[in-house]
Amino acid sequence: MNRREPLRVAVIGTGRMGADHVRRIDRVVSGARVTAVVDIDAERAKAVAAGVDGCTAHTDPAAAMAAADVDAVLVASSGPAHEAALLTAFEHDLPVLCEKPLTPDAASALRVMEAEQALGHRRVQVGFMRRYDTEYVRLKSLLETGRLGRPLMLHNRHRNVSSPPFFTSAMLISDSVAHEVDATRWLLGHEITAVTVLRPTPSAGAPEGLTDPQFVVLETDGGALSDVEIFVNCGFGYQVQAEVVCERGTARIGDGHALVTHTAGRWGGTITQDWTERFAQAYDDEIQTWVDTTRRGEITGPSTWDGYAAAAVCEAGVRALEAGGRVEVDLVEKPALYR
Ligand SMILES: NC(=O)C1=CN([C@@H]2O[C@H](COP(=O)(O)OP(=O)(O)OC[C@H]3O[C@@H](n4cnc5c(N)ncnc54)[C@H](O)[C@@H]3O)[C@@H](O)[C@H]2O)C=CC1
Ligand SMILES: O=C1[C@@H](O)[C@H](O)[C@@H](O)[C@H](O)[C@H]1O
Repeated sequence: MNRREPLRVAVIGTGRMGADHVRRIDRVVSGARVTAVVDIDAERAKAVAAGVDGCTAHTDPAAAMAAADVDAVLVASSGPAHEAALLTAFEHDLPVLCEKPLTPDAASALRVMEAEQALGHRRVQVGFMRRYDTEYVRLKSLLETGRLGRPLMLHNRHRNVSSPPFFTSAMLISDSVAHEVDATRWLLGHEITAVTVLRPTPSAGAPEGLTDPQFVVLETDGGALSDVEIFVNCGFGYQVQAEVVCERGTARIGDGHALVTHTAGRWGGTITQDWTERFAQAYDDEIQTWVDTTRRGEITGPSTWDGYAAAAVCEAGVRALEAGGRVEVDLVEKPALYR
């Protein structure tokens, strides 16, 4: 594809992320417009479509993707619905931006990866938006200069104000730590080989029965360790921090010190409250990049392989959480399409 006209996008799933991406494509990003939205909740789809000129509402993803006025698909339905949407997009050879997770488990991610290989070319960019966050990008660029030497350890903190009612102890890993799994692989350029999950006494602020917080240790094939404090009911803010410790220095992001105020006897700032606020710039750049590359006929960014690797690591993490101990990650050989 080499489109001079705006890219015509179908957005599948009009919940929190889908509706925000529709707004972004409609009002923030250039070179694209939303021509169709899909949700199994017909009223939700209609409400979102009503706010966008020339946008139709559907309840069936396949019907929307078959429409003549769709060039590309943004999948923002719930994780278990991603596989079907991706396979349908492949049937029409449509490029896809798929929110994380690619799929919720390694077996389904592998099926998607095999289907994409059968097409013979990449079609998917996975929504690991931290790769577009200015601070993460600067950290990665610094590591690539080699000035700090070899990375030895990566310390991550990932805190949410509160978890939704449907959140399970496994989801702290599969839904939340999935981001640190990708960030670790991307920043260090290593694959993750084993996962251990430690469980402090749950916070009194966590819902009954939820193992929150958790402390996850990821081992890599480059000999580094990456640890993640995941705490999804911290109560005070949305914080994502990362500090890399190298042989000749350290570097840290996510302190949120952009604006510091000094008032009578105090100094301080504000803490972001959720991901749409903390990562607004990253989502904007992620979607703009996807639109620009797709219009040029290119696919860049986190690949189906990255989505599969994250799913396999998270699956090992959930086993480590549930059974205890250290669980090794079993990855298939990386296919040529993703090398
Ligand atoms: N990159 C990031 O930071 C974030 C990514 N996400 C991801 O975005 C996706 C959506 O999450 P949310 O918007 O928070 O969830 P949500 O629950 O608010 O929205 C999901 C929507 O998908 C619809 N849906 C479910 N099955 C469908 C199907 N088969 N076809 C069409 N629509 C269907 C639901 O009716 C709902 O409206 C998930 O994959 C989630 O992991 C969510 C939050 C942040
Ligand atoms: O992807 C996300 C959510 O699904 C997840 O539940 C949150 O913990 C993450 O911070 C957010 O970025």
